[in-house]
Order: sequence, then C-alpha cells, then structure tokens
Amino acid sequence: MASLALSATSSYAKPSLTAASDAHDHLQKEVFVHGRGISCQKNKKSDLIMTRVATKPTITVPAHGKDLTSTQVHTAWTSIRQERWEGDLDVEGQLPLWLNGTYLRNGPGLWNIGDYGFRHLFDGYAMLVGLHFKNGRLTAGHRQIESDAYKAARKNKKLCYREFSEVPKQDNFLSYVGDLAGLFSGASLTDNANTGVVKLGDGRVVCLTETQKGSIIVDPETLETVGKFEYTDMLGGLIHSAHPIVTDSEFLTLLPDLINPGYLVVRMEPGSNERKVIGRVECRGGPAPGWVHSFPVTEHYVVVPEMPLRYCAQNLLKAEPTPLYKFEWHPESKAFMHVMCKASGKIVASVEVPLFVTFHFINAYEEKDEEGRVKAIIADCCEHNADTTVLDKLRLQELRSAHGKDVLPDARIGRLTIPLDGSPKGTLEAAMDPNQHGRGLDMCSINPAYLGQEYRYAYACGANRPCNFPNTLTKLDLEDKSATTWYEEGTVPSEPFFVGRPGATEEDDGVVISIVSEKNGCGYAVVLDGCTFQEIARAKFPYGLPYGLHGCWVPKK
Ligand SMILES: CC1=C(/C=C/C(C)=C/C=C/C(C)=C/C=C/C=C(C)/C=C/C=O)C(C)(C)CCC1
Ligand SMILES: [Fe+2]
Repeated sequence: MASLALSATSSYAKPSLTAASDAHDHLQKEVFVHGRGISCQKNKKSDLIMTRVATKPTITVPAHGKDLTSTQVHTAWTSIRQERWEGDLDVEGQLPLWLNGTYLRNGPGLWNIGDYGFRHLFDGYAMLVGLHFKNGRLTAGHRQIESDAYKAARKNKKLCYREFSEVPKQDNFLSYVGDLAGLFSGASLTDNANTGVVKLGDGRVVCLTETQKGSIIVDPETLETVGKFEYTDMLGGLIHSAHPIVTDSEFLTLLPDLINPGYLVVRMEPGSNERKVIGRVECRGGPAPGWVHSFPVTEHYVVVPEMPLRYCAQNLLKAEPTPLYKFEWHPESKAFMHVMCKASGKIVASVEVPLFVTFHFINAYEEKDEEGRVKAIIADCCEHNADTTVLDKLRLQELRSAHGKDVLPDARIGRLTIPLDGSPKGTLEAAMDPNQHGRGLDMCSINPAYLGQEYRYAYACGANRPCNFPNTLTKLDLEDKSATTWYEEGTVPSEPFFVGRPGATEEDDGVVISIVSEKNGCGYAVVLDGCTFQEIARAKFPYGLPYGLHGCWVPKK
C-alpha cells in the first residue's frame, strides 16, 4: 500500500479520502503538526502535513463546507485524521480573564485499524484533547494516548487486545487458549484509557477506562503519555468503575467482584498508589454485580448501585459481541441501592428500588429532618427508563446512519430516594418533566464545589428531536424544574463541563465548556456562561474532532 506525504494548503480531506485511510495512515506513520490560526471555514493556507493512503473506501469523510449527505459520516463518528496537532485558536467573543488553566477531554478518537472498522463507540483508541486558556487566549491540541493496546495495533496493524466489544481474532487453537488464559490474568484485556480523565490531589493527571490496567498518566500541558498508573496494593481484580470520585483529599472507587458478587469500596490518598479498603458490599441479586460505570457519594456516605444490568463472565469470553456486550439484563434479580459509611465501612442502608439503567450518576446528598438527622439519601442519575436499548444506539453503524432520525431512546433525571430508617424499599422518580430536555439526557456535570451536597444545577447533553444522539447543551434547574438549552443545527456537542469562577458564591457562577463536532468536517470549542447559559465565546479547530466522553479541569498553578 503506497503512502504519499502531502503538504496541504487546506486541512480538509478531499471527498476521495476515506476515514479508514486516514486512520490507517495514522497507524502507519506518526504525523505531528503545529498549526497557527488555521481556519476550517476560510480554508487559509496552513503548515498542515497529511499523509494519504489509497485504500478501498469505506466511509466518506464529510467534505469541507458541504452538507451531510447519505454517503457522508458526521465528524463526531469519524476517526481523527492525524495522531496529534497543536496550535493557537482564534477566539470569537470574549473569554473570561479569570479562566486560566487547561480543560482536558478524553474519548475514543480512532475506530479503525487499516481497513478494519470497530463497531462500537466505546471501542475507539483514546484521544486526549487539551484547551489551554490563558489571559483570554486559547491554545489547543489533541493527541492519541499511547496505551499498549494502541501501540500494538499500530505496530501489528491488527487488534491485539480485547476492547469493549471487539475481540482479537485468533489464528490457531494454541493462540485461542493463550487468549483465554490471558483473559483470566487480565493480560489480554485492553488498557485503552478512553473514558475519563481526572486530576488527582497530588497533581498527577490520569486517563481511565474500566480496566484497572487502563489507568494512564498523561502530561496535561503536552498531552504526552507519561506511563502507567500502577496500583501498588494487592487488591487484585481486573476492573473498576470508570468514574472514581476524585477530590483534592481523596480518590474513591468501586472494584466489582465477579467471583463472589459484590463490590469493594476503596480509597486512595494523594501521593499514594495504594488503595485501601473502606468496606465491602454483598450483592443482593445475581448472578454477578451490576455494572458500575459510575457511582455517587454524599458528605459521609458512598452509595453503591446494584443495577439489573450485570457483568457477565461468559460474555467476556465470547469472540463476537452479544446484544449487551459484556453485560446481561436480569430484571428478575431486581435493583438495589446500598449506602456505606465512609468513616466506618458499615452499610447503613440497603434497599430495593425500581429497576433502572444508568451509566452516569449526577450527584447525591443527605436529606435531613427538622432535627438535622439524615433521614434519606437522594441520588440523581441520567436514567434510561430501565431500558438498555441505548447501548445498541451507540453502535457506530447506528450513529453514522441514523443522523436526524428520531431514534434516541428516552431518558430522564432519575431521582433515587434511599431511606435510612430501615425501610426495605426506596423510590425512583423523574426529578423534572423529561420533555424539558427533549427526553434525551446524558453526560452530566455539576459545580464540583457541590459534590455530595444539596445542589440546584446540573449541565447535560439533552435532545432537540428528531435526533439519534443527544444534540443540545442543557442547563437543568432542579429547583424550578426547568431547563435552558443551547442548540446549533447539525452539531454534536460533548459533555458540558462546568468550571467555577474562583471566589464565586453562587452555584452557577462560572462557565461551561464543550467541544462541538459539526456535520461538515468542522468543529469548535464553545464557552457558555454558567448562569445565563448564553454563548460567550467559541473557537474553531482546524478540523472537527470526533465525539468525546469526559473531561476535567486543571487550574493554572
Ligand atoms: C474494555 C472492557 C470493558 C470496557 C468498558 C468500557 C470502556 C466502558 C465504557 C462505558 C461508557 C463510556 C459509557 C458511556 C455511556 C454514555 C451514554 C449512555 C450516553 C448516552 C447518550 O444518549 C469492560 C466492559 C469492563 C469489560 C472488560 C473489557
Ligand atoms: Fe462515563
């Protein structure tokens, strides 16, 4: 396969270029470019260098400036065109001068190895995006995370580790047995840290996925991969929650136990790599623990959800994706919420709740009676109406082919009330009318100062229907039970991330940052006022970035 290095005057692919070839390209040869003020729309001359590989077209990259046609794929679901880029961005509008620091966003950025296309959104190789804000100016960059899984795919030009839905093909019986053994030891599981990014209390920045080995330290300035974050304890296990709760003073996470269904609740101090056990929750349903992509905490408690969407060891062993991937839906096993005291590790409540499906808890807090005693825990989540269909809607073929069709399953703010008075059951209700946010909801953030506290505002992606994926940024007012929406036709915005103004006293005094993919190969970063939810600034990237998952804020030292 011939590869041709081009010095391009435009950063935009000609219609004959394919996403597969871009990605292949990218796995063959590292391409690094530094751009200055390259404009997506104006097609200015740039110093961008691209390599092209002629290969069978699979997916057409949206041509610059053209509308999406049936053969074109939205930028959000198109692999990133090169391994890394960095440069200054022109800002339209005014960035607040207090906004000094780096917004990092992680997510799957590459869904191809050569001609082979991954099937699910969550399979893609991790790409980190950095927005560096300084005195009203913005420098940006993106870079692939150098996980073992990514490096092996680049070197061998094939999938080498088990991803969310993809499993490497085994050439012969011996390698099949080796792969199975590797699964039990964790050796064949991916370390593709494509889900979240957190800043630990000691300043280290770690990208994460659900495999423990997929905890990777990065440099927030250069986006460079620094190395593995090795847990030095002997707690074992292969998986953990993708969303630890991280503050300046601690790191809390859940380690699901697939052998004796339960969860270890663990804590790690800043400066340490050693997790210590706070306590253990035994599952009340079975045959395995429920998926714990995230969990909430209050000031004094860790809340452990037990969803009927449960891990499935047999599905982990399968070579082809099953309808629910590594999970199974067990409505007969019921749903439970457990509450553990952070200080003692004791379970203070374990209640049955209505069946629910959530990937993302929003926040939780302690509800007190007139005497100031905690009478219940309130835990809010993006709840998918106890329906797992959304997992199927996140297959790339669905995302790419159903743009504009009204197939996004309904979701709501699920409010779980967990009584602490010994009652056996808790409740689950919508915290506001889901029509306020178009019956679509996920990828939420709050003001981190309100973590575990009674709060009023959350920022999420909602739906402006018809749509097959959340396409709005929405400020949710849980007190007024209302929503304010930012929407731009044809775009896919990623998680709205709240950054509080230093010294603020109001909960919504700050900004909300999101990275937006446009349908025509372009994209931009947008900054909204956290209070009015009006757009205050935007800055175009030289080319659109694929959809990303979660972010974090690293304030300037
Ligand atoms: C790699 C293995 C696994 C990986 C699991 C991963 C990477 C899970 C990622 C889950 C994410 C990103 C969930 C996000 C949900 C977003 C939603 C629902 C948005 C909805 C919009 O409407 C295991 C599965 C743990 C097995 C081992 C191998
Ligand atoms: Fe997540």
